[in-house]
Amino acid sequence: MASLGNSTNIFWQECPVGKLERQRLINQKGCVVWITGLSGSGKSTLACSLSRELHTKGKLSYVLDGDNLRHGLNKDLGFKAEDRAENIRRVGEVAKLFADAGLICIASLISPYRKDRDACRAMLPDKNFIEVFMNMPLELCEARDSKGLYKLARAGKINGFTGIDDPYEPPLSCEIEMQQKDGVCPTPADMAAQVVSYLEEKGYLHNQ
Ligand SMILES: Nc1ncnc2c1ncn2[C@@H]1O[C@H](COP(=O)(O)OS(=O)(=O)O)[C@@H](OP(=O)(O)O)[C@H]1O
Ligand SMILES: Nc1ncnc2c1ncn2[C@@H]1O[C@H](COP(=O)(O)OP(=O)(O)O)[C@@H](O)[C@H]1O
Repeated sequence: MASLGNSTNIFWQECPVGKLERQRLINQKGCVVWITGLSGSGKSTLACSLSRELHTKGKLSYVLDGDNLRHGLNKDLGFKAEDRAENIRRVGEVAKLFADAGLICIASLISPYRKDRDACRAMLPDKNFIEVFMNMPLELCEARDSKGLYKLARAGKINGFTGIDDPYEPPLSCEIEMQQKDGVCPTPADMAAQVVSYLEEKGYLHNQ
């Protein structure tokens, strides 16, 4: 039974085809890989590389990218804390549906607030929420500045930019952490391989 919101007189409808049957059909287990980190930390790059790697292995995945969803589902939302919270909540709900469909759902959003990410984790049954922290220094993200947004934020032309004049709360405990080693960032392929190994080890890539 799903929890009720503001609506009344609504009823949960069970469908005879369930998650276990769908998972058996595609020989994998649904879950959410939630990638969090600063703008420019490599979230989208990892999401795409991971999705490609899974596809090559014959596993179905789908990427929910914060930037992309803000063009549609979340186009009414801005970047103040309440809007970010609603953004994360909606994407969490959509990710939960994809996981229930049996897919490996890769959500890639800054998701700066711990409580918003933890609320998404709490939505997922059976620990099927795998948090990946892109722990890259602000200096690296800012040096990349692939969209020129840090430059605008430093010039005061964007207010409330994460890492500059808006907070980012790193996870206290996450399943996977990506970091530079000796000042070198792992390649996207290496990072994707690390996530794939985790999924293998935890049994998400098979249905036994
Ligand atoms: N003020 C501010 N702060 C942070 N980011 C900003 C801002 N304004 C625009 N952008 C662009 O929006 C992208 C982040 O969207 P998200 O939905 O992932 O953000 S959040 O999770 O709701 O915080 C982010 O994309 P990424 O660079 O891929 O992270 C930016 O391109
Ligand atoms: N592992 C990496 N090694 C080198 N460059 C990277 C890596 N990951 C991402 N980049 C580059 O950094 C920039 C930002 O990456 P992106 O995936 O868009 O970050 P985010 O989605 O977190 O904003 C892009 O130009 C991308 O090519």
